[in-house]
Amino acid sequence: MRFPRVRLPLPISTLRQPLRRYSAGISTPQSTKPRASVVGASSRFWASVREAPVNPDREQGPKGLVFPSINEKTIPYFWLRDSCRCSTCVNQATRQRNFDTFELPDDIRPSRWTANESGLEIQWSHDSHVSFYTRDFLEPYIKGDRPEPEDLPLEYFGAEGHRGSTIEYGEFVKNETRAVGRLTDTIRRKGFALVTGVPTEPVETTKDLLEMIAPIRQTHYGGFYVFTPDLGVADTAYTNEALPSHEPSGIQCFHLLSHEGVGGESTLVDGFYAAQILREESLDSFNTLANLRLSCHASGNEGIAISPDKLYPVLELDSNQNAVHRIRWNKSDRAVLPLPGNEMEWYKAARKFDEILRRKELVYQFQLKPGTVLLFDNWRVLHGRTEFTGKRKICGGYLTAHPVSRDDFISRWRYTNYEKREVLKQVIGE
Ligand SMILES: C[N+](C)(C)CCCC[C@H](N)C(=O)O
Ligand SMILES: O=C(O)CCC(=O)C(=O)O
Ligand SMILES: [Fe+2]
Repeated sequence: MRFPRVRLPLPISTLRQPLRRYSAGISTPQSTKPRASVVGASSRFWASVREAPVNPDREQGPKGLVFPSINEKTIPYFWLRDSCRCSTCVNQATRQRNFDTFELPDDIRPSRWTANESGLEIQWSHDSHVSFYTRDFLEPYIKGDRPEPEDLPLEYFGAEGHRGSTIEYGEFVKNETRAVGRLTDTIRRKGFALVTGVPTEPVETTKDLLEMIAPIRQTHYGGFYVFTPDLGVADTAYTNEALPSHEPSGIQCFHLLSHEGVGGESTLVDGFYAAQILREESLDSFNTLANLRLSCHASGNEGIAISPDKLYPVLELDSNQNAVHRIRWNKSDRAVLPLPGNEMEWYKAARKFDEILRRKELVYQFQLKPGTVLLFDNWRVLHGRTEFTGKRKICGGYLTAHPVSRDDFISRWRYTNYEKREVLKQVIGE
């Protein structure tokens, strides 16, 4: 099993120590000229590290260290001091910063520094504090590689689904940590995972399985939900009608407990794959769906008026405006489209995307069976189901794997401050 490697600047020590707050910010008079040396630096990284030249226009000393090995990049002294991760500066039990950055003198400087193969040591002139930095810690920042989330290679799926996305329930009983590791990694890389051999009774077994991964999110559908086609909640999910590909939020889970009837096959579509196809076949459409921002809602139930915290495009891109980060697609729950001027382009682009989402080679359609729990990443995978007859019972939940949403709170605020008519006008735009 491969895990994304997350490197910490310094090993987390188990040593507990009392919180020492704001200890580093106390100023003492500064000496002017630091003693500096680069000793025995055979690697390119440390070679010729030097102080940034004095700016002749200002009567100030050097502001940092220059790393000739990485594009002559200057690392400000202030950043170095602020990023000290020693056991005085960082509480080892909580990993929280122990001092107030803004109590540090802004012209902070070393009284001496040394760079060699083991790292960079700086003694600060205002309080004699000594900081130490390894190459492993500094290099990704100097290169501008951090902070970036782990870069996982994604495996797209089509009509065949995935191989190796199934985990036997017994694995969770044998070694929970290992099984949860495999499950979450599978969801991240492949978009969904299946757990087989899960008892349908008591339903708490499914609940416990979900809670091994993350707390189940409380929503207006409940926490851990069990649903049947009885309109118990006013949403098409609680009927026997077909649900075309759509997504709401977070990591979602279904366990079909029973079905006396026919139909009700599940459909999964890899939205990231579909978006890539859209990008290749029509860059204009891709850009339109990545730019026009719109809203959606869940407001069928008395006193509930959920809509997102701001307007989002269907295709939300990552911060480099490159990869698709999240897809928001629900043809039923979409609010009235705004009229920004290019709305007809949006309809054209959305029609194209919808056509891709319905392509046979993209839709993984299968029958959920009692005993098999399906978990999927709603930010990437669109799910649906075909229509069915008879009584069908599913349990599951949303996991708080993504930032906790304020939706329910805002919904409550709406209904306790405005008339229903105004609330619906707000969330649906009608
Ligand atoms: C709570 N439960 C998952 C049963 C239904 C949630 C329905 C939310 C959304 N309209 C959708 O169709 O996905
Ligand atoms: O009934 C199903 O299989 C899926 C229902 C659904 O999409 C949902 O509850 O979010
Ligand atoms: Fe759904």
